[in-house]
Amino acid sequence: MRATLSPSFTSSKMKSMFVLICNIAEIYAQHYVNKKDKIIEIDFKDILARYTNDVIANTAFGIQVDSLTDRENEFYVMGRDSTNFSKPWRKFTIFIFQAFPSIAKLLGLKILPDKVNDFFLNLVQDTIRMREEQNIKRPDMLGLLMEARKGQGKEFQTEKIEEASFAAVKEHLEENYTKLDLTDFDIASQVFVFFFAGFETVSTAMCFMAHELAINADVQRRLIEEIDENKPASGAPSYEIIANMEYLDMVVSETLRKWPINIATDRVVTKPYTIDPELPSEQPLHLEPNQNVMIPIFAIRWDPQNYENPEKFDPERFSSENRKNIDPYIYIPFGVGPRNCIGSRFALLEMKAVFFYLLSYFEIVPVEKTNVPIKISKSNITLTSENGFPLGLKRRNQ
Ligand code: HEM
Repeated sequence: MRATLSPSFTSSKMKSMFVLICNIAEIYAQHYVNKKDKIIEIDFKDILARYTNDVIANTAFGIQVDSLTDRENEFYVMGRDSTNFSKPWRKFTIFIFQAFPSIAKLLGLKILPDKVNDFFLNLVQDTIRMREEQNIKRPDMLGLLMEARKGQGKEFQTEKIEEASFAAVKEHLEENYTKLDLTDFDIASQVFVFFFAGFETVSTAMCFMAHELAINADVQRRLIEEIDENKPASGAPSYEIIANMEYLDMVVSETLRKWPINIATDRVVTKPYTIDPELPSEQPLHLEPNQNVMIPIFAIRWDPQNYENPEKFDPERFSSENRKNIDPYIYIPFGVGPRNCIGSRFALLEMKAVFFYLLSYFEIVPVEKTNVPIKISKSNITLTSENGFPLGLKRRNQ
């Protein structure tokens, strides 16, 4: 399945999806351009969650929603519910799935309520039926999976990926593409994986970036300069323009370094292995098959042995001179190896597009309610702030 989904994120697919993403980013920026307030105070978590929602609806499910104006549209409400990880029962079931997967299966535990499952399944089934009847082909993830079950879509497999961001992980595309025996339910589940894996992660990462820009005025100023230098005289920026903006890439890379939304990842041991001690005080660590090994991404990033002054937001760590000194196993914003994040390129473009548009018109500024330093939520299983991300948008040149 993974080999079949990976072509969603090759350069040509990304370029088609980038056009869809830019349209949405522009709508969001324009929405605030029309407001009269000198400083527009907003919870960035709210607007960036809506933006991420609309991007996924469009590029994964192939439907258009405008969650800024139609604030309680069903797609947004269902999506918000499915990715709310602060509910105690949900946290508990996720823990059981992770720690004791066979018990979770035996008990028939479900992470999501039936009404959410049914909503997304019906939506996908209806869209598939409509596309089949009207012979519609669209460059989104649903379209790709529909092609995969007909044994089409393999041509994307051989396409080379142009790496447009330092943080993007390597993808292995050349093997194992197969015609998949997919039911509508399988397709709905896969499209939903994109929602589940890509909603909270991207929207929260963008919130942290907005917060860092607000409190690091010099970084924001330099980024705005780069945006102004690259802004086309008319129309949307091209994929290539965004991909070649070095400082934007440095700021995004540092955001993902300082604020790893997935604070840890894990692997199951498949064969016995011993980690030898490095210090005289340490013992060898024997790993046995089926044991679960946690990789503490957050702790690795905030360890001063790995990053000098780790609490400092410093995009210079990722300048072209400095990035070659970064050990990829200490950075791992999207994990590592054959089970790394499938959506890294997509996430990076989504982040870059919205900041390109917002900072074309506004500066992001701290407001009275902005927490400095951020208070990290203790009740969420992913990294986020306790009190949202209250910040201001101030029209530039005022
Ligand atoms: C800033 C945003 C994101 C971050 C920080 C992030 C981070 C991660 C990390 C750390 C992993 C675990 C990798 C490993 O253990 O090696 C992962 C897995 C995954 N991510 Fe992301 N992710 C992001 C956005 C997305 C998006 C937008 C999508 C889909 C469109 C996505 C889909 C997935 C999937 C499907 C997996 C599981 C891969 C597998 O098990 O084969 N992620 N992500």
